[in-house]
Amino acid sequence: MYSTKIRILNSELGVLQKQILRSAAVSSTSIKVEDATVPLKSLKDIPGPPSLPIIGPLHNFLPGGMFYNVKGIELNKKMNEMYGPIVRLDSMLGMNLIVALYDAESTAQVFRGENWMPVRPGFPSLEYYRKNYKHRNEESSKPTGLITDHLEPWKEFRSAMNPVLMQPKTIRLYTNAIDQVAQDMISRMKSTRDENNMLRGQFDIEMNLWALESIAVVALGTRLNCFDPNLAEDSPARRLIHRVNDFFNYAEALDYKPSLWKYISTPTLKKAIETYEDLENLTKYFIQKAMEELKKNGGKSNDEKGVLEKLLEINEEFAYIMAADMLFAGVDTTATTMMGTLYLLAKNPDKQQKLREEVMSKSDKKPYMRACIKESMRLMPVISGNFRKTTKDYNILGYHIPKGTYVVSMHHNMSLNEENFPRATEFIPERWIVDKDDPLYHGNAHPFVYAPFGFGVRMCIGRRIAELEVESFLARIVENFKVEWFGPPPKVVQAALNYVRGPFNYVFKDL
Ligand code: HEM
Repeated sequence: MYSTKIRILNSELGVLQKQILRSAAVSSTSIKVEDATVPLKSLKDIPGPPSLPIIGPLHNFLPGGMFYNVKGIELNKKMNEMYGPIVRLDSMLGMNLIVALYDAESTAQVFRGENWMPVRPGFPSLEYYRKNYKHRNEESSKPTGLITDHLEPWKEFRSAMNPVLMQPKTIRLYTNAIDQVAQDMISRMKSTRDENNMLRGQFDIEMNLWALESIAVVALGTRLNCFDPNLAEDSPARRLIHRVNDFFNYAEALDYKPSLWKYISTPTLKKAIETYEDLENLTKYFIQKAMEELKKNGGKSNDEKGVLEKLLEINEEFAYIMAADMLFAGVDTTATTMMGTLYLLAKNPDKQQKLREEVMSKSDKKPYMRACIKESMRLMPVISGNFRKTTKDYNILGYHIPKGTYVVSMHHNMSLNEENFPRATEFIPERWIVDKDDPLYHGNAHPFVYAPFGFGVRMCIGRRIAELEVESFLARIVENFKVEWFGPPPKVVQAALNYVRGPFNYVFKDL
């Protein structure tokens, strides 16, 4: 029985390349503000919820406020309906002012304009730890990782990582290992079902354990044995599981809620730093163990070398950093995608059966599987909006967006808009595979309305791994169970990610 709650921060290469090429081919659409033919309106003129001194628009979200208790996708929908395609959310209690875009063409303008060296605001407390605490006596240009670096250091690091993590051949090496994790998870699910065919453990924790076990195979080159109920409390694997959990809770408390840690060293900051440090040490411990194994089994050809081996060849320090980022970004994301996909398939038994037939056919190509995952990420994406901090000025819909503004593209809202996807709120995987002349054809939508893995050169580097994990597990699930759901839909809470918080009314019946 696991008492931990793991909270961590997901087709093809052709599509990815097309996106990168498309963005590279289009020159920056930023504008010299002084060149605008009509005077631009200012940031302050952008419509948005009214603001008060110091607390900003906070009162709108408190009891009596117009957005009180309106959350997640409903909140974004309401803001879009009230204020239009561009909305300003003023700074609240020291947090940054945000410009939200609900318009695909405006998104294209900013995201293409920023695609050379995009800055994505992320997790300031982790950034503080990595840049100011851990490296306080070292040169500030030293890379700290994809999640926390920006501009040149990010570019240097990402350029070194891309050939390893985005290389289909390398990721394919994990097919069997990831499938073995999926099979072990199926055994666990079978043995922990109750008399109603529901899992005894809390479902989100179960999915996080599966995701952690899967990503550890790639990041640390080892099985953590997360599914072993006898795993000792003080074992490094158990400690890693706990730390990954704590890590996300602290990052959430420090980065997504008003907090004084930027001004004084709060008790939460101290505990977070302890966690970040411990997590880093545990990551190193596993990698060093893997290095010893690799030395023993040396002599592999380049084609046989996995992610960790290739990262270690580049630079040992890079391998530690990247492994930590994979653990950080690769657990909740895949777990949440899995929960959403299972819910949608349970609610659409005909689609589930179609997927099962494809899986049972044992065909190498699985277009329906991919379509189901894409459609699930359209309806229930892990992240509703993609962020950039602008590195230049823009003219967006007649407003001057100055350099340094936090802009978020609300792709989830755009994906649920009938103008972009017909029958937008229905789960129709077919839209991803039908011909161009079919009205449902996904390609009729503007390319910037659907971006669950982000965009361009800063797009999710774990995408291929995530797809492999989700496809493998989903195949094993539909092969073994008929998935059903009862009662109201699960609650989705928007924080750093869109967490599925239950109720977890999944039923897994034997076929
Ligand atoms: C279905 C699962 C996942 C989803 C939906 C997802 C989504 C995203 C998104 C939206 C971004 C931001 C991209 C942007 O700013 O344009 C991102 C970045 C990132 N993701 Fe994922 N992700 C997933 C799984 C993973 C996995 C398994 C890993 C582990 C390798 C991972 C590692 C990362 C990293 C390191 C970044 C930062 C990349 C950079 O800034 O260069 N993600 N992800």
